[in-house]
Parts: sequence; C-alpha cells; structure tokens
Amino acid sequence: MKTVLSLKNVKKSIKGKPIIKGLSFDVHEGEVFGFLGPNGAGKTTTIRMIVGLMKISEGDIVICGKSIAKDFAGAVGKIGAIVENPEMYKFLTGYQNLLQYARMHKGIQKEKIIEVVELVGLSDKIHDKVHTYSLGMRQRLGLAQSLLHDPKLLILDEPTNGLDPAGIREIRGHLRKLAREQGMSVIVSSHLLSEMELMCDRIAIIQNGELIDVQNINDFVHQDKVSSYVFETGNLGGKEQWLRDKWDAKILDDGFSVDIAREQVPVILRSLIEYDIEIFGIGTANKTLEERFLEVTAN
Ligand SMILES: Nc1ncnc2c1ncn2[C@@H]1O[C@H](COP(=O)(O)OP(=O)(O)OP(=O)(O)O)[C@@H](O)[C@H]1O
Repeated sequence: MKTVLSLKNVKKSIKGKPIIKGLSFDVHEGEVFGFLGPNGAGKTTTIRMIVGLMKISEGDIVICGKSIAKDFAGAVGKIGAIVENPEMYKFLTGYQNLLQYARMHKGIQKEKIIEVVELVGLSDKIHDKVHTYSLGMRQRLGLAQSLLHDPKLLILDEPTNGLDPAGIREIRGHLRKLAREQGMSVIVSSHLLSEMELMCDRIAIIQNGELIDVQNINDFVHQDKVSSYVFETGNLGGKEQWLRDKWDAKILDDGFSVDIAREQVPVILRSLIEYDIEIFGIGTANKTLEERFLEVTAN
C-alpha cells in the first residue's frame, strides 16, 4: 500500500499554548480518510498545516515522499484543497472562474477544465453565472477547481457544511468516485459521525490536539462485535435484579436490553428459560458510530 501522506510527530503551539500535541499517522493511496473530532479538537489546524497555510512547530509532514520542511513547494504542489470557502467571482460563469484559475496556474489545458467539470457533474450549468448557483453547485465548482492540477491528495475541511441531504450525498459520491476510479487519496474533516461512516474507509479520531485512535470504519463500528440485544418478555415478576446482576441488563417497559457478543445469545436464552422468563421476541440495535465515538472520547 502506497503512503501518500505521513504525519511524523507533528506539533503546533500558538502563543505558547500547545494546540496539536504530536500527531503521527499515514494516509494511503486511493482511500478516503476522515478526521473526526469534536469542535476545537484541532482538525482545521492540522489541515492548515498539511496544506501549508500554517507552519508546523515541530515534527514533519511528508507528501508523496516530499518533506514539507525541506521541499515546501514540492510537497504542497501535490495537494488539492478546499479549506476556507473557495473564492469565486460571482459575476463570472463557472467556466470563466476555472479559466481564470487555470491562467494563474500555468500548464492547465482547456481539456482538463472540461474533464473536471464533467467529473463533478456541472457540465449543464458551467456557463451560468456563479451568483445563480446553489451552495451545492458552488461546492462542486470549488471541487472542480481543486482538481485542475491533478492532485494526488485532496483535502476538504467540512466539505458538506451547509449542504442539504441531497447535496451531501452528491459530494460523497464524487469523493468516493475520485478515490476508487482515480486512486486519489481524500481527506475530509467532520464532526458529523454518521456522514463519516458513509464516506470514509478509515478515520482518525482527534481530541484536544491528540490522536485517540485510527481505525478502519467497519472495525470501528463493529469492534468486539458487541451489540445491544433487546428481549421482549412477559412480566419479569421480580427477576429484574437477577438480570441486572448477571447480565448487566437495562430493564425496559416490556423486557430488557443487554450489550453482548453474538455468541452469548444462546447462553442468555438458555438461562432465561431455566429461570422461567417468557420470551416473545429478540431484536438487535447495533451501535451507531456515534455511540462508539462517544464511548472512545469519553475516556
Ligand atoms: N490562531 C489561533 N490562536 C489561538 N488559538 C487558536 C488559533 N487557531 C486555533 N486555535 C485553538 O486551537 C484549538 C483547535 O482549533 P481547530 O479550529 O483546529 O479545531 P477544529 O477541530 O477544527 O474545530 P471545529 O470543528 O470547531 O472547526 C481550539 O481550541 C482553538 O481555539
């Protein structure tokens, strides 16, 4: 697996206050990698350092083998990014905006503009003025602009901020497609957990400027394969305390729930039968990423 981005014990202090306290992790070719963390965790600061908008205090960032400390232009030249809202000329068309950008960054051909516009699905509206665009269309235009110079690594800070569910789904689709079909590595930040679950292959959880965990999204959600099982029972007739003591059960109006691994289900069923508890139904409530995230960050 090829490493596209490597953070090596990156630290940042602002006015003597440590904000980022030694982050180390790698991002691979063709993966969508998420930065997940509560407000103020340090996601934007980390992204600003990766894209070269902010100096690192200590450590190094290596992009496609180039160190940001030793070869700044070489390293950041591989990146396409939307960090702050991309500046667009509202009274020019989308196409004119891209053309303007291409003129400022030599070597971008008109064919490339057409290619990225098609890729982000803006071909129909590209000759309309930007002030007529919806927020989602502006985001797509920003995405097209960031793709013009063929970046190896695409970085988007809160890419779905302010978008409606359809817009979010659309951006998500584009990012997954870029990773899958073009082998691009994509980094997105968000505090929206459900969204990360749908978009990312792996996520780094950041809290207080520290890395709490980097995990494959599926492992993260299904870690230990513990699920909440809800048992619908008849009257528990005074057996509530036994359930709490033996299974750490939560008593509900018409039964109880327990957090157990799948293999334990037959075991608990047997003991319920032995204990004369009638069972009318069993269901699972798999833990959401949100619940897992809260568990991890609570400690
Ligand atoms: N220029 C600055 N001067 C002082 N403190 C700063 C500066 N920039 C960031 N911080 C602090 O660094 C911490 C991390 O901020 P950052 O914006 O990176 O977090 P974040 O995870 O992106 O949060 P959010 O989701 O709210 O955007 C915060 O406590 C913030 O107050």
